[in-house]
This record gives sequence, C-alpha cells and structure tokens, in this order.
Amino acid sequence: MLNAALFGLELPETPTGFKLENYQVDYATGFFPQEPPSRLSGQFKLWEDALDDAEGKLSLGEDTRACAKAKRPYGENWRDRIRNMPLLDTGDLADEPRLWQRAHMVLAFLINFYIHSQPPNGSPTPVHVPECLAVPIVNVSRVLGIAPVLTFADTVLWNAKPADSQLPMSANNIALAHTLSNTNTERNFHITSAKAELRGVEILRIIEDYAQLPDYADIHAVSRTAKDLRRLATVVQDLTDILQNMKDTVDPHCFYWQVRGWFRGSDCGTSKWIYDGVPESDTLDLAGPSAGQSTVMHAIDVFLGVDHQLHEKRSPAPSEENKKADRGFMERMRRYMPGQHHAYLKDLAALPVPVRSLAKTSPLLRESYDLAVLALKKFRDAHMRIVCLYIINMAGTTPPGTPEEALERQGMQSQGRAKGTGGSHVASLLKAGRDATDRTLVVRR
Ligand code: HEM
Repeated sequence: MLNAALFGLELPETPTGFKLENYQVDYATGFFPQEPPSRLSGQFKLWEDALDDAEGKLSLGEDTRACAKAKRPYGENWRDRIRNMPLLDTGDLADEPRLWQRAHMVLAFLINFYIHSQPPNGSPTPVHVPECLAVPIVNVSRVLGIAPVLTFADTVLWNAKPADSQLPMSANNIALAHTLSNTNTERNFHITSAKAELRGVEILRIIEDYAQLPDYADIHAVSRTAKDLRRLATVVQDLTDILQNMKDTVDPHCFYWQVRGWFRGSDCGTSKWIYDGVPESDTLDLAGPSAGQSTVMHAIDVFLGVDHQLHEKRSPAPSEENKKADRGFMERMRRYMPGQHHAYLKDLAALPVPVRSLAKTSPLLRESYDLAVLALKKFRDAHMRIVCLYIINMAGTTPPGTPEEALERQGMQSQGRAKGTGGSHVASLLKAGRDATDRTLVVRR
C-alpha cells in the first residue's frame, strides 16, 4: 500500500458529489442533451416560422455577388416582419429545459440572421436588435445561465441530431438542424466540433472516475490513474485527428468568405450591438460562437491543470508576447456555456487533489501525466495550423465572385472589419494557450 506520506502530500477526503449527472451531463452523450430540443409550438411557433423563412433565403449582407444581392429585397421584408413581431412572454414557455434550450437557439439564430443579412453601410453606428428578439433571449438566457447570444451550445450541442433518428448519435450518424449560410462547409464545420465533443465524453468519464477514487494515494488508485491518463492522451490524439480531418470536408475559402461572417458577435464588426428594451445592454456578453466555449475542451485543461491566466510560477517563464495575450479569454468563454456546465468546471477545479500535484510527486504517474499534456499541446499546435489555413491565409485571398464583385467586397474589408478575422490578436492568443499547455509538463525535456 502506498500512502499519502510517500507523496509528501496532505491528502484531504475524496469528494463524493462530483458526478456527471449532477450537472446535466449524460454518460453517453456528454454535454449534448439526451434528445435534441424539439420545436416550439403555440405562440412561439412565430419564432420557428421566422427561422424557416430565413434559412437559405437570406444572404450575408457583406456578400457582393449578384446571387447574394438578388436576395436583399427578400431580406428587407423579412427584417421588417421581425421588427413587427409581438414581444412574447417567455414565462409562458413550459417548465421544460429542452424548450428553453430550443428558444435560446432559435432566437440566437434569428438575431444573427437579422444583423448579418443587413448590407454594411460603412458607418460605425450601433446596430439594433429589435425588442421582440432581445428581451426574450435575455430572459431565456438568465434561466439557462448562458450568454444571450449565439453560442457553441446553439450551433453544436442543441443543433446536432442523429442523421438516422432510429440510431443513437455517433461520429458516423450526425446531422445538423440549422445553419446560417446554408453551405455544406458550415454543416461540416459544426459536425467536426460535434464529433470532437462526442469523442470527448470518454474524458468526462475518466475525470469522474478520478474524482470518485476512495484514496488517491492507494497503489491501485495510482496505477489506475496512470492507465487512465494514457487513455486520456489517446482520446486527445483522436480529437487532433478529428480536427485535422476537417480539411477533407470544410473548404477554407468558403469558410472564410461565406460562413464566418454570419458568426460574428458584437465584439468583431465595426458596429456594436444594442439590445432594444434591455437596460444596460452594453454590459451583455455578446461575442461570437467558438469551440473555445466547449466544456469538454475546458475540462481537459482544468483536469490537467493548465494555467492560462499565468497565476502560477512555472517554467519556462512566459514570453513577453504570452504576457500581452488575452489571458482572460478561456475564463470569459465559460460565460457562454450553459450554467450547469460552467458549474461542472468550477467544481472540477476545486477537486481536493489535482492530478498534477500527484504527478509531480509520484514517479508512477509522471510519464503518463506528461503524455496527456503533450497530446494536448499537439492538439493546440494542430489547431494553430488550422486557424492559419482557415483564417490567416484566407484573409489574403480574393473574395468570391466576378473581379468587380470581389473588388467591392475588398473595399468593405478594408473599412475595419479585421478584428477576429485573422492577424496577430488570434495568433498570440492561441500561442499563449499552447505555451501555457507546454508549461504544464512536470518533467522538462
Ligand atoms: C475551421 C476550423 C476552426 C477555426 C478556423 C477555428 C478558429 C478558432 C479561433 C479564431 C479561436 C480563437 C478565439 C475565438 O475567436 O474564438 C479558436 C479557439 C479555440 N478553438 Fe478553434 N477553430 C476551428 C476548429 C476548432 C475545432 C474543431 C475545435 C475543437 C475540436 C476547436 C477548439 C478550439 C478551442 C478549445 C479554442 C480556445 C483556445 C484554445 O484552447 O487554444 N477549434 N478557434
């Protein structure tokens, strides 16, 4: 028997409460609901109808191709219809989490359709989200504990469903209910995230098993943890493969010019968003969706003890660029997760014996722990290459359409839509995350 003294650690009691089911997390589907949220009915069908009338029929406002411009009059009518919709009382939604999730998703899609189908007018004046969308999404978001804007939960967790409804959702059986751009590139982009999310469920189970260990320092527990850390490394390697394989189905040029514009939040364009009818709407969290909001990805970081905020003294010391990067990004992204999932991360961070502390003192764990950290660092290296391919490189390409159409679009791009569309901000953020992961290793090579 090993005991705490061998580790040089004071080991507190193991918690009993850290179970996935306490956080609305399913053992098979993870952060996906067991069943996809069902369509809203009654008076809320109005929102569903508006969504049906938007998909595939509206064009991205900044798209200057003739085929996109031909859709603009329809877009004007659609937005006019939205402005004239009644303000519905979300208190009338039945007390059923799936309906609230569906309401959030439908409203968030409507908001992005409403904002981004408007041709940019080149002025930095704020854009207004009508009260009939703004007020209900804020109310629904308060119940769900999530930001009142399109999030990873809307585009992936509540949007994915089994392609064959007779079979459970799996890597080979995923379809999407909704897209903004109506392109296969967008579908496959979200399906890639959904596949990673599903593969990540095994990691959630590994973490739960660790949290449930009756005695972290017992020899059997240590050898089990070592084995599980190796398993975790393999799953993270699979996530990297899923990420890299997206090159086969997600077209970079289409992604950059036809898809990404639909996702922008209030932090990216030239104009801030105002939520009409919502007091102090400038204090709301209104960034665009990102896989940086995936609770699975955060769970890996928290479990392994990656220090994104540079709170701890680790080697090698952070570079000047690391220090200047947005250290609060990952923490902020948690506000874009459903409240229960956010709570899961908070409790995970409070486990009495972080696996990194054990690995530092136990030669039995060190190698397998570092293997898991290295796998995560490789994931972040691969992710940086993906971002280079899909954003940084594409920023220098010619927009789609005839030379005249492309020129018109390029003119718009140069009017200051650059933040979040590539360049140094994103690169230094991702590099800082990769370097923080590297600093998590317990043995410096
Ligand atoms: C075309 C594919 C992708 C692009 C262009 C892309 C782009 C980005 C960008 C620009 C960020 C920086 C912050 C932000 O703006 O949200 C980010 C963050 C992040 N992305 Fe992606 N992403 C892609 C696919 C994925 C996939 C499939 C995953 C997960 C399997 C993923 C996981 C993450 C994570 C975890 C972060 C937070 C930062 C970090 O942990 O390093 N991304 N992504």
